[in-house]
Amino acid sequence: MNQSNKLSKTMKTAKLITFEGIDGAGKSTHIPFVVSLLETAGHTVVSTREPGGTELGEQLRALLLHQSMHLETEALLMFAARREHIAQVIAPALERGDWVVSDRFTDASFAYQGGGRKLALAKLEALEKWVHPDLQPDLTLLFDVPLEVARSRLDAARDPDKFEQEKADFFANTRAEYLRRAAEFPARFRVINSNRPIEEIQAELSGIVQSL
Ligand SMILES: Nc1ncnc2c1ncn2[C@@H]1O[C@H](COP(=O)(O)OP(=O)(O)O)[C@@H](O)[C@H]1O
Ligand SMILES: Cc1cn([C@H]2C[C@H](O)[C@@H](COP(=O)(O)OP(=O)(O)O)O2)c(=O)[nH]c1=O
Repeated sequence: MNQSNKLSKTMKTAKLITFEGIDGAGKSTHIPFVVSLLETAGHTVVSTREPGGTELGEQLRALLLHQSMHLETEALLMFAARREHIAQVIAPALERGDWVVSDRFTDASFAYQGGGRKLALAKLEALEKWVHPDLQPDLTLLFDVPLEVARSRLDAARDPDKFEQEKADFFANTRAEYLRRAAEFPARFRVINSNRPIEEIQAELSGIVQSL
């Protein structure tokens, strides 16, 4: 949690860490590793994901990943799932003093719906202000790879969902918006070069987690 005078003392010690990147960048591969580092350091960790993380959110995820819909419907459902996720999972965990690791959060809406699909960023900013005016990640790990590397990893790994079937220019715009946000919010973003052996990435992640 960042600076909100409404936050309790416990909440200030707990942290929200988000993982971001285009599909196939490798972020999900590293979540269990970071969670175990945090647990070894003595934290209780809630590991969750978006869209999803709640019963309702997982139902919305199934729609979002497989059903075509109007761009604004997609953005609204992402934030509806997020509202539920914050109410049921993220805020209570931080309130207890637990750390939260989320596989994607609002930066993904800016990158995919804003960058990829070209929804006006002002609309996403309005939704962000509505849904979580006082909450921002403490740390956002952005896993960055060239598009062709991400694509070849995906092709080898799984059947594509709705987003993963998008063309190269969609992911070029998604990646560009992620990198633009990383430059806009340098205090919380760390850009990880994910086009390296997993062990090298883990060594960098260990250093980052230690510095928390
Ligand atoms: N650094 C890496 N080098 C090679 N392959 C990787 C690397 N990181 C992840 N992968 C592989 O790429 C695929 C996609 O990784 P995943 O973590 O699911 O990506 P994301 O969650 O970013 O979509 C998986 O098969 C994974 O094993
Ligand atoms: C959270 C979020 C995700 N997404 C997209 C990005 C991904 O393509 C997709 C699902 O997330 P992802 O974490 O990539 O799931 P998986 O690795 O299991 O495929 O949802 C958005 O478009 N906007 C959002 O706000």
